Amino acid sequence: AQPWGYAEHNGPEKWAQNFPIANGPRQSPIDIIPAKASHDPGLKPLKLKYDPSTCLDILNNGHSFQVTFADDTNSSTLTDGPVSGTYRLKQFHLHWGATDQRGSEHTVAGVMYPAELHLVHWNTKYPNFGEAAKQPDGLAVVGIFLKIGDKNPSLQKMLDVFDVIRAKGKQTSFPNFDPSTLLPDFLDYWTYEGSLTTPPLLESVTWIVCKQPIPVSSAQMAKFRSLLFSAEGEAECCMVDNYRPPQPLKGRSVRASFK
Ligand SMILES: NS(=O)(=O)c1ccc(C(=O)NCc2c(F)c(F)c(F)c(F)c2F)cc1
Ligand SMILES: [Zn+2]
Repeated sequence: AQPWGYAEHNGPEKWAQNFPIANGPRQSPIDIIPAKASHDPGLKPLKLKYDPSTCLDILNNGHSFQVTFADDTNSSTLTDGPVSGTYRLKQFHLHWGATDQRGSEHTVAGVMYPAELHLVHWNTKYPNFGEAAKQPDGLAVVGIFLKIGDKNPSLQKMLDVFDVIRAKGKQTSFPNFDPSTLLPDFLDYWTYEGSLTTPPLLESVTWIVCKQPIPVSSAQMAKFRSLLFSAEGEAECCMVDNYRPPQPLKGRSVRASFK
């Protein structure tokens, strides 16, 4: 089967051919309509505890760049918020557009941001990420919108190694990066039950989408677009528009942690 991607021939409109769950009841992303989200006073503040020493490497996996963490201990975790138990940070990655007018996966009352960061965590009640990914409460992903503004020194640390991971399959060590430097000042969030936004589109994700975006400069966005979907030796194909559009809500409720 042809591998999935974001092009006309293998993009989001074609994924259902190999992954029928693409038309399932709890697919992601969605359009978040703030007026329709219900404030849940029972929701706790998000508790994110990240240890930079667990940061391992940065990889171009042909769909995005991904920063991967050692997840053999509870050094970098998500607790509280909408979840019970302890979820371990596995990786974070980004989705972005070909222009500053698009690129995020979730939208807010139809508004697209130029990019969206995903911090991926798995429930430690399961033995590992792969097993957790098959469970309805297995994963928790924190989504953070990027908005054009000041240059972001934390994002710059990744951009500074992009020339080494320009092609699909390239990776390099990326020690001591602190992902808490990527978090907005306030962790107000919307939450709903959803899925992975790329194949295999497993319906195992508790989504936690932060209301407050973080800044990125237009020049930095341009540099994200210099990565390639293609491997060395293949026809060069710029990594842009690596986002899935919003999917039907199908009766799900979206809760807000704030009034
Ligand atoms: N955009 S997002 O919703 O935040 C998202 C997060 C993680 C993954 C992922 O890990 N894929 C590979 C992958 C799987 F999809 C598995 F189901 C699995 F078991 C793996 F081990 C694995 F690496 C895909 C999408
Ligand atoms: Zn993602």
